[in-house]
Amino acid sequence: MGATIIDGKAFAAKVREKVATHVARLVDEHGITPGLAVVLVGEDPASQVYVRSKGKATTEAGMKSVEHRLDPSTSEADLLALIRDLNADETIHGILVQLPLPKHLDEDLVINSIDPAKDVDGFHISNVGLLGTGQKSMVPCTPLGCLMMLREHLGSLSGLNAVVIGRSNIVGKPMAQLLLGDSCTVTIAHSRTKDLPGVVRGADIVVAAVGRPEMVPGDWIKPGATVIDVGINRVDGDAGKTRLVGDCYYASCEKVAGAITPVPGGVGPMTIACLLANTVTACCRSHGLAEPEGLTA
Ligand SMILES: NC(=O)C1=CN([C@@H]2O[C@H](COP(=O)(O)OP(=O)(O)OC[C@H]3O[C@@H](n4cnc5c(N)ncnc54)[C@H](OP(=O)(O)O)[C@@H]3O)[C@@H](O)[C@H]2O)C=CC1
Ligand SMILES: Nc1nc(=O)c2c([nH]1)NC[C@@H]1CN(c3ccc(C(=O)N[C@@H](CCC(=O)O)C(=O)O)cc3)C=[N+]21
Repeated sequence: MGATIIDGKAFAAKVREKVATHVARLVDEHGITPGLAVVLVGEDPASQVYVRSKGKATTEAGMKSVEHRLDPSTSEADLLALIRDLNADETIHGILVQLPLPKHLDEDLVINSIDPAKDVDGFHISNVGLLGTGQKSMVPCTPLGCLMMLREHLGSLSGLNAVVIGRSNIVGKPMAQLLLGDSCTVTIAHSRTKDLPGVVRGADIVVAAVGRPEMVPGDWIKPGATVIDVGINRVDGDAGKTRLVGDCYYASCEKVAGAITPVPGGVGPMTIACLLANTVTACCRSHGLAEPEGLTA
């Protein structure tokens, strides 16, 4: 018997519907339209596609979408000046600076110059600290989407063994914090982990965020475990085309796992839905209004 497929695309559509309903209420009852600004420096084609789909999802939810595409040679001072303007702009409630930035720009400095209340990625040191101490914060979109799918599928996560493979600031570490917040026993694995297969075999929940195509095979997975595959890797496919694969080897993991997210159609669409959710949440908080339910951690 194969695993239950956790349909991230369908779940994301539900989240986006909830967001749209809340946006309509903000517009009708308060005359407020939540606004999201996305800043893209450089012209990485994959990033451009991603920025476009975010813009489309934002407008479809009834929100204002603003895109700033800057030349790859943009100076740090110019980028910081733009962020200062967006911080001061009352029509903008969320700011996302697409990562990675070109090498000449200091990523930490740029991210930490965003008003933490508008930091819908949850990457600002204030939000990282708030999350780490269990206080209300903006929660990074990808881990938030993973948490929502896990809760939906498993109900309570309390007491489960969770292994997060990857320790990046944008996925691995915040994911581990969220799982800890839901009372999992959390292990964070990375490139120096000894006996990764053995570590993963003990997990009721596996979150793979590595960036190595199909690295996790089915024989690492404990029978019945829930597998969340964050990886988005473009590899060569048939007839000179490329295709997307995750960090898990889907064909073999699917045979052993209790449930698994596909790539594409799993974590990716939830990331975008959570970005919209965070923008509405930020908007409500900034106006002292009630937040939408079920859209935060
Ligand atoms: N679906 C979505 O919405 C999103 C998907 N992604 C995707 O998720 C993946 C991870 O992204 P991100 O966190 O930014 O990646 P990073 O490259 O920042 O981090 C990768 C992590 O994987 C670890 N790692 C590398 N090789 C191994 C190995 N052989 N065994 C165990 N651990 C290893 C690294 O360990 P070490 O620290 O020791 O180097 C590092 O901690 C990528 O495929 C990315 O495209 C990312 C963001 C959003
Ligand atoms: N500041 C910042 N915040 C981010 O959240 C951020 C970022 N920078 N830089 C890049 C990564 C990557 N990321 C993705 C989100 C959705 C899909 C997504 O929707 N993927 C579709 C497939 C899309 C396709 O076909 O190419 C899917 O998985 O089904 C992919 C990747 C967010 N990131």
